[in-house]
Amino acid sequence: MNKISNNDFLALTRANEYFLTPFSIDHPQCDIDILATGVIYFCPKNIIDNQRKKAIVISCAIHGNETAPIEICNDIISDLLSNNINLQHPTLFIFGNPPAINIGERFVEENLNRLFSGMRSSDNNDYDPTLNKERVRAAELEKLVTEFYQKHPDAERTHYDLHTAIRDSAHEKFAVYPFIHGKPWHKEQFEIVRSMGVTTFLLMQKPATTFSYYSSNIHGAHSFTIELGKVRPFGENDQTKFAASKQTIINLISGQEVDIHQFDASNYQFMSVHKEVVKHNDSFKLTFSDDVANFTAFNQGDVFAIEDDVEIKADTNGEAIVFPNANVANGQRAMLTVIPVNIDNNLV
Ligand SMILES: O=C(O)CCC(=O)N[C@@H](CCC(=O)O)C(=O)O
Ligand SMILES: [Zn+2]
Repeated sequence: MNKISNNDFLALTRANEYFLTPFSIDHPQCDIDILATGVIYFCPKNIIDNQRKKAIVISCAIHGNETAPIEICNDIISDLLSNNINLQHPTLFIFGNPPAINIGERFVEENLNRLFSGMRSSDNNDYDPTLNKERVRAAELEKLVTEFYQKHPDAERTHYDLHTAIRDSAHEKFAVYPFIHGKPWHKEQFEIVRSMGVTTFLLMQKPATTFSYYSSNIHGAHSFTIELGKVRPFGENDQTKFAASKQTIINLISGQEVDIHQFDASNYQFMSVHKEVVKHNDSFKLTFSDDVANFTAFNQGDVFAIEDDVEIKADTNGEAIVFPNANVANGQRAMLTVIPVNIDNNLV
């Protein structure tokens, strides 16, 4: 019989940063399989027949230095292993980038959250999936997520990819709703994410190479990138700020539903992505300092960034910045700008 020492899956993951031989754990209520390093699958032995079936993916540490979500997931995994949570839905927990956790950095060689589907699609012939370990890991995670959803073909698919942001934010918590190709946005999902303490949503307008777009687009999952606060080292996260998010995840996996009738658009800030600013070369620079927070609004004509002496300006009053970062690799997104949007006519 295999066990995880102290029910500490994070410690096991960190001690085996690139590889762990799969194994199973005996448990009175659940089937538990460690599928790869950082990836653990729980399935209730008895799924109640009349219960709505969901297959839930909870991922974190796609960026290694975003520690608060890692602590949340490790606590929940520990409670599941010690049979303190009454699991009702098959759930896959993922620590995305263990080597990056170990060095306390966003990534080792390449940003893992730019390596999903699009980067590997047939129209990207230059993509070498073996170039570095992050590319190999992206492919491994895609395979494990695919197998997980296939194991539960009649379940509703969901994926909550938990992050923390580099900058302060005018909205401390916020979520990215990946591009859903004109399909309606889901009130119930908004309510689930709101119960995590998130009321601000960025509605993406085009495909991306992120994990959440991958599970949304390839697997039809209700999928979100969720920013729960600011990046801090292990031990420096104020747990009270994450209590609602953690409790929501516990409620989700233990079958407690949100009340969709509570949905009221006035509880939310919906933002549409207006610009995706891509850095093309090393001349790219932002015009504002590192302490300017996400969602700071600019006025029409204000300059956000300069590249090759070309100014990138706000088109409209109130255009706000999200994820500005001049240190990204050339060819990658260096900033989004967002504007408020009304989505009443495309909701279910
Ligand atoms: O604070 C930042 O600049 C980045 C925080 C972060 O990692 N955000 C995700 C968002 C992914 C998405 O667009 O769905 C990322 O940049 O990968
Ligand atoms: Zn992140």
